[in-house]
Amino acid sequence: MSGPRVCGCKGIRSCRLCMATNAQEAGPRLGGVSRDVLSCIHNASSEDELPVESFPEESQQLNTSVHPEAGPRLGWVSRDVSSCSHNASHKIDFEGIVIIEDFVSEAEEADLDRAIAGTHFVNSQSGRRKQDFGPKVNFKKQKVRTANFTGLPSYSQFLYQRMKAHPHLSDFEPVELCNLEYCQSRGAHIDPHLDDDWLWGERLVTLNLLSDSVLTFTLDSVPDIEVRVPLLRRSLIVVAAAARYSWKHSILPGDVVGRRIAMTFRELSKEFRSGGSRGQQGVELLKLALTFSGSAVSS
Ligand SMILES: O=C(O)CCC(=O)C(=O)O
Ligand SMILES: [Fe+2]
Repeated sequence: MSGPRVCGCKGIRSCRLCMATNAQEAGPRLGGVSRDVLSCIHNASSEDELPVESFPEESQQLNTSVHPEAGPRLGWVSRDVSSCSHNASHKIDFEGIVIIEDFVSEAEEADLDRAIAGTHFVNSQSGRRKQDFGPKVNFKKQKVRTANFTGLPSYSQFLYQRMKAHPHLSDFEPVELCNLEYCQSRGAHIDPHLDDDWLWGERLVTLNLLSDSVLTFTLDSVPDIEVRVPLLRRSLIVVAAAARYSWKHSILPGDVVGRRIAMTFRELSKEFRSGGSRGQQGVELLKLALTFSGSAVSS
């Protein structure tokens, strides 16, 4: 691909708007995911998606739990693949997912959609559009600028308060909100990646709005395993521990059906917290963030 693009993609990234040939027409894979199914693909290339019921009892050993208040076993996660006949040599460590179903009501979802629509989106990579409420960061040069940051948006304040009431998030202090919009018509997706861990702390907290999707976790060292975590509409997902630091995550183009908005909140790393070498800057960022008087920072 050469010349200027009509979308936000750069380099090797692509979406439906900028691709000459559309290799993403494989169609949705979302159908295989339901509320009580652990979806584990043993061979990523063969679409060999097996519901948990089809594994023998002993292979359903999960080492990650969904918080009891989060409702039925849905959104976790993993099992000990060493006992699985498909691939006896793999032992995977996948932990760190918490899912809270129905974190917002349908009416609240509609209100959030309206509030978000009131702010301008900018084109981002791979067909996504985004709105950022956070400091401007140059991750390569490790520079953080607070100049244009005016805080998290007012419509997110009730979400923050609700998070604080949850045992897993009682000490969660977000300093950034990134709203990502994915539209099927744009082939929107996000390629496998690890989130930054210099500025951002352990917990990545995402509220999923408008449609169901799937977060796919992969390890570069074990290419034939995927862990597929359902992202149900109106649920909140927390990604931490090995799921955050060892596994890459992605949203496959086939897992975007219609339109989806992901509201991702991020907390500060240890370096930016009290006692860390950049603790003072962290205090300032947090103070700004929690004014809840922010408008989006254009990038
Ligand atoms: O859309 C999502 O749920 C994931 C977004 C993501 O991974 C990111 O913004 O880094
Ligand atoms: Fe991410």
